[in-house]
Order: sequence, then structure tokens, then C-alpha cells
Amino acid sequence: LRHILIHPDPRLKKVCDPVAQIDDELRILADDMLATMYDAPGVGLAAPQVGVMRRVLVMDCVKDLKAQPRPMVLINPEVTWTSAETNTYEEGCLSIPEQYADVTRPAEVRVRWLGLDGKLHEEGFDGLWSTCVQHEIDHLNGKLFIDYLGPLKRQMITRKMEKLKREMARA
Ligand SMILES: O=C(O)C[C@@H](Cc1ccccc1)[C@H](O)SCc1ccccc1
Ligand SMILES: [Zn+2]
Repeated sequence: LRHILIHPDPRLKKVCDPVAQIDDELRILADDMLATMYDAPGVGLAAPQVGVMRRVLVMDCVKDLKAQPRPMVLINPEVTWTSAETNTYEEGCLSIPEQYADVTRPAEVRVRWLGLDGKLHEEGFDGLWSTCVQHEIDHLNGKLFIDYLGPLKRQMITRKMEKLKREMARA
């Protein structure tokens, strides 16, 4: 498992680098990210959250645990279309533990990415998958869900995380 960085952390604000080639190091990173995501537990995780500044995200938004899990690895993902319709979801973030706030995003998105199989993929996402893939692509661009909130609410959450990190450092 990898350690998940907690906000505020400069690495969570950086724009990540595109992946040049799919090699064993990348395959190991993807496996580690999926294991870390399931352990958290979460439905998504982006590479900068584990301190790797590369454009890789993993997700599995299959909520019904009886259903077949659908682990996805998206490399160099790009949004190619967004719906005019929006939906609002109370988002959280593994890098901002225990903090939740409503974020409004396009209800549906189409995303193109490079798969671990080396092939280009393009797929539409809606529901939780849409919210999640947009949340994760934001991470690759150094954007957090609290950046969509007003300055006071964002500052309150940041102060709480700074306190949490001080306490963790003392523990
Ligand atoms: O920090 C992350 O990127 C993992 C996020 C992904 C996510 C955020 C908001 C909405 C959808 C996905 C979550 O912490 S994963 C935890 C979770 C679990 C079930 C439903 C929503 C979020
Ligand atoms: Zn997040």
C-alpha cells in the first residue's frame, strides 16, 4: 500500500506529467494504486495523491459489492465532451479526510485515455463514474474539490487539515 498525501501539500497542487511509455514501473504503480484505493476504501485515486506526479488515475465505482468489481486504469486521460446538464454530489477526498461538500459538475462526460493494454480508449461516463472521473482528472491538474467552494469554507477545511497533520505529527 502507498501513503496517501493529506492536504495541504504542494504535490497536490501541481499539474502532473504525461506518461511517455507503459512499462513495468507503471504497471506496479497502477496495481499499488488500486490496492490503496480498495483499502481506503474509495472509488477513485489519482497518482499525485500517492506522491507520483504522473497522469494516471484508477477507479472502481461499482457500489454494489455483490456485483463484479470493475477496476479501471486511465493513463493520460482527456475529457472530450461534457453534457450541458449538471448534477450535484456531496464529494469527499481521500486527501481531505472527513470533509464533505456539494460540488456541481457536468452530469455526463466522454473521456479518451491510454489503457495499460497500450490501446486508446474512449467512453462515456454518467452517475458516480462521471463525478469520480472528473474528480480524479482534477487531481492530475492540481485541483481539489474544495477549490469549487467559497474562500471561507475552503479556508475552514484547510485549517482543519493543518490541525489534523499537526496532531498526526505528534502521535
Ligand atoms: O480522493 C479521491 O480521489 C477518492 C474520492 C473519489 C470521489 C470523490 C467524490 C465523488 C466520487 C469519487 C473518494 O474519496 S472515494 C470515497 C467515496 C466512496 C463512495 C462514494 C464517494 C466517494
Ligand atoms: Zn480526491
